[in-house]
Amino acid sequence: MEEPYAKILALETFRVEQVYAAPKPKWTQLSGRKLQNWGGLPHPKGMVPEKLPAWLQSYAEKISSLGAFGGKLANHVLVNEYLPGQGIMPHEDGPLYFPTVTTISLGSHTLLDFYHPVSRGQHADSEQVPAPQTEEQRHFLSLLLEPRSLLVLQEDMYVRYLHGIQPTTSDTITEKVANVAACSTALGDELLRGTRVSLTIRHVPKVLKTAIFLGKGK
Ligand SMILES: O=C(O)CCC(=O)C(=O)O
Ligand SMILES: [Fe+2]
Repeated sequence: MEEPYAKILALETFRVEQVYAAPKPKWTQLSGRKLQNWGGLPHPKGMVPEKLPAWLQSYAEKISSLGAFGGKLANHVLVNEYLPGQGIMPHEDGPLYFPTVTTISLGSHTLLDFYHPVSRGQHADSEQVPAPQTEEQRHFLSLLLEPRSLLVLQEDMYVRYLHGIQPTTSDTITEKVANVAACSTALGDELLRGTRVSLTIRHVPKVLKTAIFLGKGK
């Protein structure tokens, strides 16, 4: 298998308490989990940008300075809170954020699972039309995201595969976990999930000028 383009870096000091302590949190609810949207609402026609709060701006700048966004500055952050047993369905991040997604994990670890898309690829060497694939059959790789890690996801891992998080309360480290050697865990370990807060930090290239919509005064 080709090596997926996923880099994981460590952040020494960032703790989940800093997210909860941030002023003016605007939590909303989606499929059970809580989330905060910062930077504006991404839209195919363009995002009306909103200034990031200073504590998020500093991380956006740090990650951007690693070159994660090809010299551009991250302008959008999604904060997700997952209680044990909560996850996110397999999905693609789509064109609005292409070509890079970066994620800081705080609090609990999680397993980020990668899936072949339903319709193509996974049975290229079979003469038969494959039977409908179960989610488990399409799941080919996971990454263990440890607290205070930064995941940088690009290329095939962004455009070809789906990613998701199982709604479970514990994770078993199997041979599908591709980065186990770089983690403080071993094959066969079972890790109990706690509450995880993730910050998905991205660059939305299509941005509109606020003045068009807001007009003057008031
Ligand atoms: O919480 C995570 O690590 C994944 C979040 C995610 O996939 C998304 O917001 O698109
Ligand atoms: Fe995603």
